[in-house]
Amino acid sequence: APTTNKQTERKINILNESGSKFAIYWINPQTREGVLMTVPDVMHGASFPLNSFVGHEFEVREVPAASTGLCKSEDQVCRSTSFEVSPGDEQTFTINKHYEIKFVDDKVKAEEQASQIVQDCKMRATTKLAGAAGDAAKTQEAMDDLVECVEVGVASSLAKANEELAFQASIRKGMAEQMENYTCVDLETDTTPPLETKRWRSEKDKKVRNVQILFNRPSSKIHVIDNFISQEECEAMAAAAEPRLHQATVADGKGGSHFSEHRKAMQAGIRVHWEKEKNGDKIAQLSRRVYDYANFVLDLGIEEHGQEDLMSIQYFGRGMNDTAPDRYTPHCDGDCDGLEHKDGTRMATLVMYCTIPEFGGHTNFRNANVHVKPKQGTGVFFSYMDPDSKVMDNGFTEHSGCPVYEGEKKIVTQWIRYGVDAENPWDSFNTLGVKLSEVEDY
Ligand SMILES: O=C(O)CCC(=O)C(=O)O
Ligand SMILES: [Fe+2]
Repeated sequence: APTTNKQTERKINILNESGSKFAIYWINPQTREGVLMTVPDVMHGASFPLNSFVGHEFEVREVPAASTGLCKSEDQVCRSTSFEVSPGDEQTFTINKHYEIKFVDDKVKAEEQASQIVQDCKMRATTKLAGAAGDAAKTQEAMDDLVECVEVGVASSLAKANEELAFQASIRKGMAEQMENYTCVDLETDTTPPLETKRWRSEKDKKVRNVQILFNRPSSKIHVIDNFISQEECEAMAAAAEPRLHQATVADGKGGSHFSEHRKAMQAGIRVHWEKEKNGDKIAQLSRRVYDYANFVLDLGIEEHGQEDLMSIQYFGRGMNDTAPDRYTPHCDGDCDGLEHKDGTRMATLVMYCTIPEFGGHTNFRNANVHVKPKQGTGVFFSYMDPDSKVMDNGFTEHSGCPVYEGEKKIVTQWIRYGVDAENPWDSFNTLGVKLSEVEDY
């Protein structure tokens, strides 16, 4: 079973509307004893924010008034109540004067909103129905009216929520853009702590590898896999790349390509000789492991046929004062527009670190707040398509190869496509995912 090394954190808020002071205790699950969380006590009208975890229990206890030494209930017995932190977001617990708890979270809010829309529409429909007095056509009209009313209400509240989301995303992306330069030059920055660690057992080499899950959304996953590529596999890739290394280019969107400061590195594509796989060819073995891992995570039955070549990418450091260092500025490897996947286009990447530079060359996912410090042999897998809905990532997997200042950085990258096979190889699709043979003027 996967091991989770982190409890699920939740920020909660406790509101005092009880009419008197109370204290909040955390209930230790082992001893069942209360641990006081609130010094001083929480006054009537005040709220108390708490960083807690799902499943944690709390008790709220009324505090006697200093002047009388008595509690405010009718029989003057100090009242108390308890609650448990639930999985929802934005949880607020309000304690009223009967010591009842009103619980609100994002789900409850949504339900309240929905019920409000339905109630309003129902009132209108009820009036109309009364007027219809059994007339079939008028009854139908009232029904249609009800449906339309709900539709308009739901649509407008969804539109509002989407607008808020887009606004939040634009703020977050703006902040991430500013952070990129600092994150990349901060050479002390270590790999982001994992949300979860797992193990992956390869059927081919029978090895078990540790996997750190750094980001985990349906359309956007980032994994770091220990010892993914061996020294021999790195050497085989470097040897194959050596005679064909050339300055990397970027697509210009018009079918051509050119050199760019955004992608300053040397590279060479390496064809996999699958016919040599059974003879233990290092490059074929490595490539097989890439697809096996992608299938382990995404379960899409990706095949090697029709995929892009493995890519050897090499960055050379020219010192800390280099104003145009080798690097790969923030980009998405495939589409990251939150739209549906286009047939034959990329949906996952495996970057494998072979040679680690002395300074620089980290891999940074600025929009996900995820940073990877390269380690010899480590693989970074990231996917940018929801394997169920086929909806693309919306920017979380945007990433950069930070500037390399000292030493060399050599990586092997496989860009993985979905919808390609032997008959429909990657280069038979244009960048819009349209088969070139289906384009009229091709
Ligand atoms: O150099 C890196 O760390 C990132 C490389 C990269 O973005 C890619 O190969 O697509
Ligand atoms: Fe990339």
